[in-house]
Amino acid sequence: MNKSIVKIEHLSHRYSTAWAIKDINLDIRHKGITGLLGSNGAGKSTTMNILCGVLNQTEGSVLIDNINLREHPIAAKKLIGFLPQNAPLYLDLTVDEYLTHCAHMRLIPKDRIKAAMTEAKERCGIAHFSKRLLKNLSGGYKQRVGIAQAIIHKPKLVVLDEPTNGLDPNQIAEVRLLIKEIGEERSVIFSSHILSEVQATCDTIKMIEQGRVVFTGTVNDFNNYIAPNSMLLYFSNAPELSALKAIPGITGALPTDNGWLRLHFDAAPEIAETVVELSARNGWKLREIQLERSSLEEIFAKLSNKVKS
Ligand SMILES: Nc1ncnc2c1ncn2[C@@H]1O[C@H](COP(=O)(O)OP(=O)(O)OP(=O)(O)O)[C@@H](O)[C@H]1O
Repeated sequence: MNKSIVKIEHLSHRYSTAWAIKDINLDIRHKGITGLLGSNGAGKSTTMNILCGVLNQTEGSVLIDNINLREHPIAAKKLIGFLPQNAPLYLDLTVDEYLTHCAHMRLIPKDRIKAAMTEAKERCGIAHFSKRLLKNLSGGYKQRVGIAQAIIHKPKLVVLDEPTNGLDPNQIAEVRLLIKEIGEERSVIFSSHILSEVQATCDTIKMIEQGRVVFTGTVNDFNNYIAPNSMLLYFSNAPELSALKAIPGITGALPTDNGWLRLHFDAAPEIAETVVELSARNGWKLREIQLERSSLEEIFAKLSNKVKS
């Protein structure tokens, strides 16, 4: 039995002659939050639109909970809630009118609609705006209504295309929290080109660049994608640089402006343990040690360049 809520195999799409995505393979679990990361134009929206049955792929297949989306679109789409990049809101409707319309579209039985709306509104913190026209809501609240329509039928999978785009920092924090709550009981996929966003919200990262998957793994795997090759040390009784350079695996030692020493190494990061041991043995009085990790931007740039090289 396939444990994935989404299984994408050899997915490719071209709008005209150029391929927007090429041979994408993804597996997404039943619970948790997956971040689809990628620069502008990388292919995130194309992938999401195909995944939600809005766009027919040129090649490849999409299974939603083992149901082939192309062969059984209605059954598969019942399992999905989708907030596209531009929320599909009717601005002249009130929140209640709009969500009632969405509930009908989602074929929720008439006697269940009120309860479904109440639950979705409470979840998204918009119950107090039930009678407000959508055009009179702030950007953050419009986005919450967009998320409410995506969860009103309690789908197993919620797909959100750049849900925090255009929001102010407070609204971003609120929407992130909401996404986290939704991800506790179902699978959420959301796209973003903002690294810190994906980092703060997701368990798993899938990164697409130029239509290809260049990374898949946990947030931790992403942060450690480039192994560190330098460390900063502060000694009270610093040794001669030559003593440090003589340690096997150390390729360089340089003082920094603020009294620290930077060691470069080509060995495993565990080389730090050797330095600590030598310091204790030789009375160098090591007070602090820090491995220097690559910034997220450096990792992003390295992964972006992977498809270009
Ligand atoms: N309707 C379309 N017709 C032709 N080309 C398109 C169309 N939609 C997207 N593309 C192209 O397909 C590629 C992938 O676009 P897509 O919108 O999927 O990327 P994205 O990662 O979502 O980008 P963004 O973050 O800017 O929304 C881009 O080169 C884009 O120009």
